[in-house]
Amino acid sequence: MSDHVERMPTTRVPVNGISPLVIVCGNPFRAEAIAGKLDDAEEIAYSREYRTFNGTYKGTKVTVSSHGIGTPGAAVSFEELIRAGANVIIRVGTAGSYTEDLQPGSIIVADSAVRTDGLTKQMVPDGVPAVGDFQVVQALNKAADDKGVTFGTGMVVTLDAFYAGPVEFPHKLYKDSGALGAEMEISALYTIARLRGVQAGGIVALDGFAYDDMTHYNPHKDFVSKAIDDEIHIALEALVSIAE
Ligand SMILES: O=P(O)(O)O[C@H]1O[C@H](CO)[C@@H](O)[C@H]1O
Ligand SMILES: O=c1cc[nH]c(=O)[nH]1
Repeated sequence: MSDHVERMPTTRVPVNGISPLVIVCGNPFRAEAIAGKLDDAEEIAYSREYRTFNGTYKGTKVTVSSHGIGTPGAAVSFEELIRAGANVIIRVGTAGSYTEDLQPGSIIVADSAVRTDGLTKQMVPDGVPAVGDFQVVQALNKAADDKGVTFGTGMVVTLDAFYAGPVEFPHKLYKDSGALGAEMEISALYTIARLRGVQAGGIVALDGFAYDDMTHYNPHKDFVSKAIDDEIHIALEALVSIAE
């Protein structure tokens, strides 16, 4: 977009042109779908995998932005959104379940993430936990309760690799250590939010079991779409409750 607005270098998000309350998601098409639930939605930037909209939900100004797949690219999104004015960021994503108690189609509110990713290793020492903001996690729990969905609250694992090579994924290790599911960005969001002094939370819709053979991965089933729709609603309600 070639206007005279000051913009962040990679995401092209306008500096001071976003809401302090932000929803992020991997897929640019999901960002568009979330924007479709807002009043007066307007696309304000689209650069690489980063597509950003402003709009209002129940009278509260909200920004929605996509961050792509994986922590390095997502970290650029989180850093630039924070520099542009974000104070609260909620990731609305998908994940694979680790437990029969949370079947595909249900939801996890992530209070924390295991940092198996490479990005945060280059930012903070090993042993520093990736923890969500308590107020944001509580707001997500309350909104999920109010919505009446099946959900669990707990730890997710953030991985870099999606399709496995000859090295076995550490799914059993992390499942046995108490993780509820696996995804690819929350550790970066929580680490960066703590470093930069903003609040973050994450909610993920389960599209299968993380330890299944990914050659059968299909996130396009109706029950996944329904869970994504539910978590979008939950995240928007949580943001509004935090704004009150
Ligand atoms: O649905 P999103 O938000 O992209 O989240 C999950 O889906 C992608 C993998 O297919 C990874 O980004 C993972 O974290
Ligand atoms: O990273 C992801 C995202 C969705 N489903 C998975 O199994 N893994």
